[in-house]
Amino acid sequence: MADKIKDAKIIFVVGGPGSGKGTQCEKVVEKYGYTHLSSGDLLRAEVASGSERGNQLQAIMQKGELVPLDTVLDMIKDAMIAKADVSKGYLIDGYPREVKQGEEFEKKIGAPALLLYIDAKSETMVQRLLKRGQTSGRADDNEETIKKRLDLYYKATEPVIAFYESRDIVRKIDSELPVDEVFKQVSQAIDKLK
Ligand SMILES: Nc1ncnc2c1ncn2[C@H]1C[C@H](O)[C@@H](COP(=O)(O)OP(=O)(O)O)O1
Ligand SMILES: [Mg+2]
Repeated sequence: MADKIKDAKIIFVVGGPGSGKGTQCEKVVEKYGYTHLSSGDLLRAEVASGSERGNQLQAIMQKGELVPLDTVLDMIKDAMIAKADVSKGYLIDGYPREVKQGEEFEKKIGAPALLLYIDAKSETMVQRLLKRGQTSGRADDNEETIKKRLDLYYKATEPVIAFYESRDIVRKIDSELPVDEVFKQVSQAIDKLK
């Protein structure tokens, strides 16, 4: 099954909450025809669909527990296979959240060709999330939850970047700049892949 996606380029998009991952991924989809898979969006969509898996996820989330690693990974893999015939590549946005998730992804799916490290200051991320929260309808875009998400990002996700730096596939993107300036850097990194 995973053979189908073996030849497609896989890009991990890593950065703090509100750093601009989703914004940049949308632009990459437009310009390069990559498939954008946001693990958070996949989870929220599954819950909203009312499927059996969605109901299980909701039950876990309602208890305040973490969604099991395998569940998120299976959802990403299913979504990748569903797009295998039309996809030039995949943007994996918001995953891996921790080094272990990266290792499991590689075992079950494949190795990333590039890691885009979308870097913004924590004050910038907080400001952007509070602004997004005014319209996003996301339950986690509030001040208290934002702080927890940032703490978790620095503790669990930043080590992911160090882990892949040793392989020389990390490109650090300055996401303090306006969206189009950020996208120029992203484009340069992707163009080098060919
Ligand atoms: N370079 C930039 N300059 C200003 N605002 C930006 C920006 N990139 C993203 N934003 C805005 C759009 C959103 O309202 C908010 C969070 O962006 P996002 O793409 O949803 O982040 P993420 O997916 O990393 O959580 O910040
Ligand atoms: Mg996002």
